[in-house]
Order: sequence, then C-alpha cells, then structure tokens
Amino acid sequence: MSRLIHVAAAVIEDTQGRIFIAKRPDDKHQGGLWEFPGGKVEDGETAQQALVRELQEEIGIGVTGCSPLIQVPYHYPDKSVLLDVFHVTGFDGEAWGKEGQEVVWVAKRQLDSYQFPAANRPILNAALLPDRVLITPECGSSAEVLSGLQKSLLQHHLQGVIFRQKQISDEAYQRGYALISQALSGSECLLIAHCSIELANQLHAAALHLTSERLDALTDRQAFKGRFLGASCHSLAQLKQAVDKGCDYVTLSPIAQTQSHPDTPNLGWDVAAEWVKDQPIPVYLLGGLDDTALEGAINIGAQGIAAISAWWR
Ligand SMILES: Nc1nc2c([nH]c(=O)n2[C@H]2C[C@H](O)[C@@H](COP(=O)(O)OP(=O)(O)OP(=O)(O)O)O2)c(=O)[nH]1
Ligand SMILES: [Mg+2]
Repeated sequence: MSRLIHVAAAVIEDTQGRIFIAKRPDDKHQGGLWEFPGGKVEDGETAQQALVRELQEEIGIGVTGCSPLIQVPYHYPDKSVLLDVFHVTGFDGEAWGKEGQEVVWVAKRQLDSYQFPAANRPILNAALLPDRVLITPECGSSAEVLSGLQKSLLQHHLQGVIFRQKQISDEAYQRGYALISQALSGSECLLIAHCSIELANQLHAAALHLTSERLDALTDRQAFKGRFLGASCHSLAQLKQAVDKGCDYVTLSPIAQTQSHPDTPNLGWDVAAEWVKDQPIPVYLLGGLDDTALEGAINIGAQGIAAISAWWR
C-alpha cells in the first residue's frame, strides 16, 4: 500500500456555532468538493504546527485555541491520506479565501447539504455530534425521566441524550420517546433512541444507539433511516466492527470504576487511548467519568464522554 500522506485540517467553529468550509479548486485532488481548510504536514513539522501554517496561508487566520478532534486514515484509489483533524475555537483575524477559493460559514444543521470527499464522513460526524452525552438511568415512569432530564440539561448544558429504559415495553418506550422528543424540540439537544432499528424507524428517530448485541446483528447500516447510528463497544474488535459496519459514533466502556458495577474490570485510560487512536469514528468514553475527565478524553482523541450519574439531577 502506498505511503500515508499526513494532512492537518481544521473544523473551525465561531461563537455562533457555525463552521467554516472552503471549496477545493477543480484541478486539485478531490477538486470541486468542499473541505475543511488545511494541507500537508511538511518534514520537521508537527500536525499542529502544519495546521497553524496552513490556516494562515489559506484563509488568513492565526490559531489561538484548538484541540484534537479525530484522525482519519483513508485510501483513495490514487492516494492514501491520514487526515489529522483539529477543532479550532479560537483565532485572530477574519477567515477569507486567500487563494481565491470559494468559502462559507455554515450553520451545523446545513453542513450535510455540502458535498465533501468520501474521507470526510467521520469528520462531519465529529463536527456535528456533541462532546458530552447523558444516558438516562432506569426510572419509574417516562414523566420521571422527563423531569429529571429537564433539570439535568438545564444544569449541565448537555447537547445530547440517549433515552434508555431497558425495562419497559415497546409501547411504553414509544410514548416516552414522543414525550421527550416534544419537550426537546426547538432545543439544541440531540435525542438518541435506544431500541431496535425497526422501532427507531417507526419513531422517525434522527439518532439511534445500539447495544453490542444489536451491533453484532447489524447487517446493513441503511436499515436505519436516521442520521446518526451509534453502538456500545467494550473491546477493540467491537470498535472495528462498528467502523466496518458504518456506524457514526460509539461509546467505549467501562473506562473507570462505576458505582453500578464495582466489580467489573475497567479498561483504564492507557488501553482506551491505545484503542481510540487512529479509529476513524467519534468515541465517547463511558463508565465512572464526569466533567473533570472531558479534557483528558479529548486529548487522547476521543469525541468526549458519556455518563449517567455525573449529570443526573
Ligand atoms: N485540507 C483538506 N484535505 C482533505 C480533506 N478531505 C480530504 O480527503 N482531503 C485530502 C485531499 C488531498 O489529497 C489532501 C490535502 O491536501 P491539500 O491539497 O490540501 O494540500 P496542501 O494544502 O498542502 O496543497 P498542495 O501543497 O497540494 O498545493 O487531503 C479536507 O477536508 N481538508
Ligand atoms: Mg490545502
């Protein structure tokens, strides 16, 4: 296989949550498609140094704040690249197309209507998904879930929730989902269903989380009609399975010891870091973690953290 060309690229986000993208010139590799600004890492440079240089050269901004977002190795028929993507949230100057390229600031909900190179799918997922996802605990009723949820979202400013209630019937789940979906409509919070693909499609769910068993049984990503399909992973083999089957994100657990499963052996940070590295999929670390773990999770290349008790009321 040909050598991987190391490329640094940036998901640049402004204070209104818009993302900056540029159009690749027609005569370049993957020309005519939209891209996240960036370019090749030169000899003797780190990826972050290349990013800072490329953003100055291509769009005239000075990076003042950035963190790792995702790494995507990808093999085009004519070229192999390793896209080393950073989330840029601080910069000096006004971004513009210094090389004559078309550029635009896009609201996140519009990003999917632009055409990007095939390698960019996981980058789009990472750009669109939140960094913290709440998983609901077992509750006595959907009304109880809803009131707890409203308090949690308000207090912790969460932008994603997996509505999980394992003990209830499909009918009860359906009613609970409708209740929560209505309460969250108009908010920025992504509601993720936790049920079968069939039920999620019936609910017109935009996002669905699969158990490891359901991931194992999955034969066709397209069976789920919504935008984001995630899965629970506990091993490197499962992570790879989720990537191969076209999932959009995963949770990886248990990272640390939890109150709910004190005797289950945990993976620990070193193993998590090893597994997350180079996996072209956003990974949420889960199990015994709270907000204090977020920065560490992002620094090892994870999307962020998922938790139940850390944010429940
Ligand atoms: N910058 C960027 N490159 C991407 C994206 N997606 C994707 O597949 N690529 C590929 C296309 C190219 O093969 C490679 C990036 O190279 P580039 O053409 O931007 O490199 P460069 O800025 O250093 O330009 P040059 O030296 O070739 O003129 O990565 C993306 O979102 N942003
Ligand atoms: Mg470039």
